[in-house]
Amino acid sequence: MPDAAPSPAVEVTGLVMRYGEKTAVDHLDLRVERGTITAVLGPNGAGKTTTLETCEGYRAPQQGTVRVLGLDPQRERRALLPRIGVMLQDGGAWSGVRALEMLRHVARLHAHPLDVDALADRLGLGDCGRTPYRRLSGGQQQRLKLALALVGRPELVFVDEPTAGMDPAARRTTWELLRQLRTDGVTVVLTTHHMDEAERLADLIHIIDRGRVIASGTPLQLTRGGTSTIRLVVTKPFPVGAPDSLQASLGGHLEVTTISDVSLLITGPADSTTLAVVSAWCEEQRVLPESLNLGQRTLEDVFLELTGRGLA
Ligand SMILES: Nc1ncnc2c1ncn2[C@@H]1O[C@H](COP(=O)(O)OP(=O)(O)OP(=O)(O)O)[C@@H](O)[C@H]1O
Repeated sequence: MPDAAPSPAVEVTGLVMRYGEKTAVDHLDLRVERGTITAVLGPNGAGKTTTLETCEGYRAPQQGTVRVLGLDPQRERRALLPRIGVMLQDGGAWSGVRALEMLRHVARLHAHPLDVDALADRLGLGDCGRTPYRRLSGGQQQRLKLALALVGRPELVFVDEPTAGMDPAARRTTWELLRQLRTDGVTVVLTTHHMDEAERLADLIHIIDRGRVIASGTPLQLTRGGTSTIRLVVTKPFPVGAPDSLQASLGGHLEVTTISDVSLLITGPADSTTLAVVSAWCEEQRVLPESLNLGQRTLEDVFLELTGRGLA
């Protein structure tokens, strides 16, 4: 008989988490397949950190179930911990310890750690190995936190905004490292506010807003394979009824979304004729375009359409 399919790396079902009156996570379902890079995106306060902290075993689910590598992160924490790596956003408790000492210490806690020097070199930490954590630059601290999450050879790693504060070269190295992990069969769960990072790295993206997953798919599925968009930004607020009037001028095959009182997004099969229609409409409405751009629909556009808010 064939082996039963392995459980997903992460399976969250009907998770509810509240802080007092505030519902941070609202019946959230989320599944991460093994061996993938999965990005969890959402505006500030969407519930990403709360969800991931529950998967990491730092918080008990108030309602619903969470399974990580088939285990309950609360009841089976001891079995799970050596198999996962967690890159947290803050690492203040370590402030006086030198970078390499810290890495060696964490390596010793694991049965089969990676080679510390090779990992430090790979992440460009060789030169600052003797520097105390608090004296490292923001980007160096990020690299060290990533190294700490990886040194125990986890099967699954949670990385929270891994490239925040990194310079472009360090970002690229980090992306390569995360791709290499996937090649080695490691599952990566990533949160990021950088859309290009999610688009380049992730096999699957889950967009969370107000404690729920509101869209899931590959980057291509979410951007509908490069549908066009036009972004219109004007110098003063649109007159009342402007989106409806523009929609009428454009016809039903294009969709007008209000981003702010000076900014609209037009999605669909847009081309240079569409630009001419928008431009003529601006003249008719006596609004002056500050910018009018035709481009491919990006994840950020998807985000704005879905949440009406930016990502940062
Ligand atoms: N310890 C806490 N006490 C009270 N409210 C909290 C606490 N932690 C989070 N919240 C609230 O729960 C909601 C979800 O927060 P969470 O940190 O999970 O969001 P997030 O998506 O990770 O946001 P960000 O992108 O800003 O990190 C927010 O409204 C936040 O203010």
